Amino acid sequence: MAKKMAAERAVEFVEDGMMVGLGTGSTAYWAIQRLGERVREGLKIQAVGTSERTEALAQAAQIPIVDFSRVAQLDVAIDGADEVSRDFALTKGGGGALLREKLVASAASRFIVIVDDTKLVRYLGKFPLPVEVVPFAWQLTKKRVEAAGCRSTLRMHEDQPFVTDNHNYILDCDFGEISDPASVHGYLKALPGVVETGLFINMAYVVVASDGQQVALHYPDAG
Ligand SMILES: O=C(CO)[C@H](O)[C@H](O)COP(=O)(O)O
Repeated sequence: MAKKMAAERAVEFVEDGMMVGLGTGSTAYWAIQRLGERVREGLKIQAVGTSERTEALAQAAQIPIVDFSRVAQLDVAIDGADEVSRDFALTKGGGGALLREKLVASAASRFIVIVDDTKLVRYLGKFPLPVEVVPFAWQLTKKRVEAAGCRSTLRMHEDQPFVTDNHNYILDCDFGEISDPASVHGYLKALPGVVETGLFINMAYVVVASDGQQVALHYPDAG
C-alpha cells in the first residue's frame, strides 16, 4: 500500500504532452498502472521504459512507448529506489535495471523517486550496492571492485549469472555504511569493466515517500 500511494502521488506530476521516463520494480509498477488509467481517460503522453519488463507493462497499460534513441529530453522520470540517504543519494539496481534507469533519469528535467518510507536511511549501505560489469573478465573486475573496500557477490538467476537487458552481469557489493557515495562511485566507475554503479547522486528532484497512511514529499532544495 505504501508503494502504491507514493507511486500514485508521483503520477500527479505528469501533464498532457509530456515525455515520461518509466522506472522498473514493484513501486514503479503502480506508477505505470495509474499512468495507464490516466492515458485511457485521455491523457496524451509518450514514454520510454527503463527495462524490457517495464516496456511490456506500459504497452499492456496502453501507454505509448517510444524508442529512447529518438528522445533528446524527458519532462519527468518516475522510478523507485532501494535506499535514499539523508542527502538524497540513492542506491538503485535491486531489479537489475540500473544502467537504463540512470540514463533515463539523467535525461529528465524532473526525476521523481518513489519509495515506501522504510527505504529512507541516514547513510546508504545496508542494501548491497549493485554494480553492472561486462561479462568479459568479470572475475578480475570483481577483485578490483573489492579493492574499493567491499565484499561482492555475482548476482545469480536460477544457477546462472543474472544477465541485464544490456547483456552484462551485476556484482552486489557490501560496503557497510557508505558515508561518501561520490567517491565510491568515482572509484568504481573508473575501473575497466565497470559499466555503471547503482549510486544516483544529486539526481532526485523530489522523493515521494509513504508509510501506507500518508504521503510526504521531500525536496533536496528545501535544505
Ligand atoms: O532500481 C530498481 C530496479 O533496478 C528499483 O527501482 C529498486 O530496486 C526498487 O525496487 P522496488 O520498487 O521493487 O522496491
